[in-house]
Amino acid sequence: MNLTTVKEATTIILNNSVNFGIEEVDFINSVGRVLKEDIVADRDFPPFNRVSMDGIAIAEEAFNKGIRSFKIEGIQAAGSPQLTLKNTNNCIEAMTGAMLPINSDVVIQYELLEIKDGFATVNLDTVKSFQNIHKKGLDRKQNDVLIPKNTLISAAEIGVFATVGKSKVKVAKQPKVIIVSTGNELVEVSETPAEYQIRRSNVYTLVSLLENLQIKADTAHILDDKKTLETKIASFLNEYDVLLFSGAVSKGKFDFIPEVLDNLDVEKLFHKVKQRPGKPFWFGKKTVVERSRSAKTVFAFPGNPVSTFVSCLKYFYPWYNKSIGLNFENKQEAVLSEDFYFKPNLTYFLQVKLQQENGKLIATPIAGKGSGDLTNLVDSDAFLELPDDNSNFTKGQVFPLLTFR
Ligand SMILES: Nc1nc2c(c(=O)[nH]1)N[C@H]1C(S)=C(S)[C@@H](COP(=O)(O)OP(=O)(O)OC[C@H]3O[C@@H](n4cnc5c(N)ncnc54)[C@H](O)[C@@H]3O)O[C@H]1N2
Ligand code: MOO
Ligand SMILES: [Mg+2]
Repeated sequence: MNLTTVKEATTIILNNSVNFGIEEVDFINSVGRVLKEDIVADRDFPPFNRVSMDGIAIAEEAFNKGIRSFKIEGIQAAGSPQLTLKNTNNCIEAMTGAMLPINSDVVIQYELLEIKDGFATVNLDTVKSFQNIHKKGLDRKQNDVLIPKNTLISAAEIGVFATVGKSKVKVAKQPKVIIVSTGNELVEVSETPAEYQIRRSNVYTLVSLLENLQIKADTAHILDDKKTLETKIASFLNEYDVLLFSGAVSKGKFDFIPEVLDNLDVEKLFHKVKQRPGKPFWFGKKTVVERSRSAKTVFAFPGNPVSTFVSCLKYFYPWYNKSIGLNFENKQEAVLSEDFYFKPNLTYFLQVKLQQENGKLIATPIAGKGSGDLTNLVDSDAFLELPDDNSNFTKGQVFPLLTFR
């Protein structure tokens, strides 16, 4: 059987990204979201010639004439309207953050002054025009684009929103996501499993992986019953933009997900990828007739916990980034720390521990007991993506990396 390669799967997934539109949020709640408008300077930055050292403001001309003792005319504080130096042989005490007084063009800091009897005296040979003055418009000019749209918002952007008075910002709308586990063997976290049962863990792993993307997903669990699956998934397809499944996509007698999705007219875009773990991964979409609504996207990850985990990182993350307009390409790489052998003709996502050495990321394999071994993930930091066209991977070779810490 012809499996879809990892590269083909990635291309198909990226070609099926979905635009979820735009919403407005309070700027303070926008970290981690993607900006959907240009943020423009409402005034020059700085907006006035800003004194940048506490001291005195003088006219350079007076200094050049040989004056070294300046009569103090007043104090220019930050937060006060601009004063005028009336006699240009005098000075005004001026504070950091204040407007530079009219007729002055040099600021000398207090450390270089002696103040006595209303006079400030300096013992300097030279001064420079506009020294200790942060000139109006030096950083940015009014109407300059300070932050272009499609920027991922961090604390740096929050400060700029605040400074230009953007209390609300337009951001990419989040899709409505539901994460669904299936399986009669699964019980809730709070329950004590019988001998033949386990607790449902994949759902919570996925919830956390999506929280990294600021997505608050709903969750559900469905037993291995075709009718129930059909009814519930039909309603989820109505209500949600994205459905993430874990389990029931392989060859088992109770692996109903592909069949049920097919019955519900979800178009299969591929099933089974040339990779380990995660080979039985199923991906599809349902086109929606109403024009106002976008397509429904279904990621049905294989049930083994490491398969679900790595497939979400490898496929859901870039699909989501593309959907919200983030031109994010994962360029992370690491150096393999020891020889590694993997025979099957599949892309192998090797669990690794990372270390920095001489500015490089070194990846050491952390052998687990296969894709059912979720405990091994806690000893790892990332997956190293070993290509399917080779079996012998040698120490020192560099490979793409999917990190999760
Ligand atoms: N005859 C074949 N058998 C299997 C194949 C195959 O190609 N031929 N592929 C294997 C691979 S690879 C994987 S991965 C799994 C995928 O299985 P499913 O997607 O069908 O998932 P399930 O059968 O429902 O469960 C597999 C395994 O994972 C556990 N599981 C499922 N959901 C959860 C959850 N939410 N939390 C924790 N653990 C979960 C489940 O109990 C099973 O142990 O199939 C292989 N078989
Ligand atoms: O794809 Mo499965 O995830 O190898 O165990
Ligand atoms: Mg199965």
